[in-house]
Amino acid sequence: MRTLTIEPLTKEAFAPFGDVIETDGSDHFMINNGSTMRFHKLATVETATPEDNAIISIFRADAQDMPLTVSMLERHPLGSQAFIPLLGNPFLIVVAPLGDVPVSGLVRAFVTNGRQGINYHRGVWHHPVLTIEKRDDFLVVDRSGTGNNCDEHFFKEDERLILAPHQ
Ligand SMILES: NC(=O)N[C@@H](O)C(=O)O
Ligand code: NI
Repeated sequence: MRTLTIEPLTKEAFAPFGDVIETDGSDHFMINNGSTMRFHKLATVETATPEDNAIISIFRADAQDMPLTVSMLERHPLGSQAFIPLLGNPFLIVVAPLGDVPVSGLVRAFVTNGRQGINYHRGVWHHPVLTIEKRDDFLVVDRSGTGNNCDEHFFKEDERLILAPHQ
């Protein structure tokens, strides 16, 4: 099984999978009579139909045992999904490009710097949220509506991957 190289998250590296939600290196303009910087439209919320809603939730996630065997990825065919850390902790991301199924050889892993969130574009394969802390909180912005919005793909045994952040 291939051990994933964990890359530092950057806008450029993550561009095939979605947006990085961060102030570092992001354009902004002043509002509120010069008292506030607006880092405007860092990402957009994708939905599928006019009846859909973009909703805001909080995920309180517990850490997976590491090293983790990545045996599955999921995607949301009807909308985007954003994770913004509420406690300032780095977290892990595992993604694969758009396609009918995720290609094991194209799976990539990233680690955030604690000041970054991400917005998976509609249909991008990703692992469910992966904390580094024992427990962590995320603000999540994603799509609510009718129909199935979560496809799961389970890798064959020889396609599985290892995520080993502490090695
Ligand atoms: N199931 C759910 O809402 N969470 C996943 O989509 C995830 O990416 O963590
Ligand atoms: Ni998801």
